[in-house]
Amino acid sequence: MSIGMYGWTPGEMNNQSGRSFVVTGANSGLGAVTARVLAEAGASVILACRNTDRGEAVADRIRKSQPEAQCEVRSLDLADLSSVYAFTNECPQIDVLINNAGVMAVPKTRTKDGFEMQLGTNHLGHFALTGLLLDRITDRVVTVSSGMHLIGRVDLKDLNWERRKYRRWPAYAQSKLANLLFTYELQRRFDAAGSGMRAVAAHPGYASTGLQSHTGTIQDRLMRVTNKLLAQSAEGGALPSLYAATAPSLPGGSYVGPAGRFEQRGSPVLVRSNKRSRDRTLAKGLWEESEALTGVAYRIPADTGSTQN
Ligand SMILES: NC(=O)c1ccc[n+]([C@@H]2O[C@H](COP(=O)([O-])OP(=O)(O)OC[C@H]3O[C@@H](n4cnc5c(N)ncnc54)[C@H](O)[C@@H]3O)[C@@H](O)[C@H]2O)c1
Repeated sequence: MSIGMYGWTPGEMNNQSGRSFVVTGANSGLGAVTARVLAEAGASVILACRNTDRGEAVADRIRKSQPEAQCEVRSLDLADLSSVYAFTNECPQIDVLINNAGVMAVPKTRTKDGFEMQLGTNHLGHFALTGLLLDRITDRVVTVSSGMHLIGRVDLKDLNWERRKYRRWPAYAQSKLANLLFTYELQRRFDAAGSGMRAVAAHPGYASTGLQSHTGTIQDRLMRVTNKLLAQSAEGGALPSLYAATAPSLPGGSYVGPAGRFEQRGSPVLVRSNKRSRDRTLAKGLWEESEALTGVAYRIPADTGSTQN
């Protein structure tokens, strides 16, 4: 594994025995690496996967490298709220939820509940999942955003691209900006409720994964070439998520990304997101719309202490 070349390594992570995690989208890419590294560090990990066969293949590989690993695959389709409900109904108490799953720049399609696919999967599915699990999370919620939030605009009057002409990259950017608005608003709500919980965000920089292979358009084929030339491995890309999920004294509301700004890789450090992501009015509006669209009303538990390890 090539992780050692990136500075901070999971070897510096505290032993995660006794800690439990849910990782969404753990059947490939960054999520599969995140689940594996956490399980190797002794954590108990639920791989929340739309494709459970692929999830089982990842879990088998983890068990092969670490026979004592505690990992379990459960079905979760973020593009279907009934699946989110079914998952949360069966989910035990956990320390950390990692909202990692995502789709990027897909053609215009809708989730089972009629949401635009990228907003529906990347933001609304995770919004519902987090809200329904909140009273069973003891430490923190990590949400994976992207440098693409920089070009994102959240249109509260047309979140689901019903009035605007659909454009797949702006739709991805909107969903990734929503991930950050959600994280910062969740932290404000934790603070207001006197909760010790933390909401943090991470972005991987640029990593070669299955994310860039959706439609077979020229753009996607070009990305396959740039992946080979410029992207880091999924191991490198998972470092910010791993750090965000395990660093004991990481403050709530943090955004973690790779140190190298230009080369989009390197040791995980605190990074700044743009001004729009910190717009409190926009965040509140998105929160209210998200509650209305998903039907999930948040109740922030006041007294959950953060279980630092
Ligand atoms: N790879 C990069 O360069 C990069 C850059 C910035 C941000 N990200 C973010 O990293 C995260 C992980 O992406 P990745 O690069 O590992 O790509 P990936 O395609 O390998 O992984 C995405 C995962 O999400 C899962 N997923 C998609 N739709 C789902 C649904 N409806 N329900 C449940 N799971 C679903 C997929 O099955 C897959 O396991 C995403 O949130 C992505 O936006 C990646």
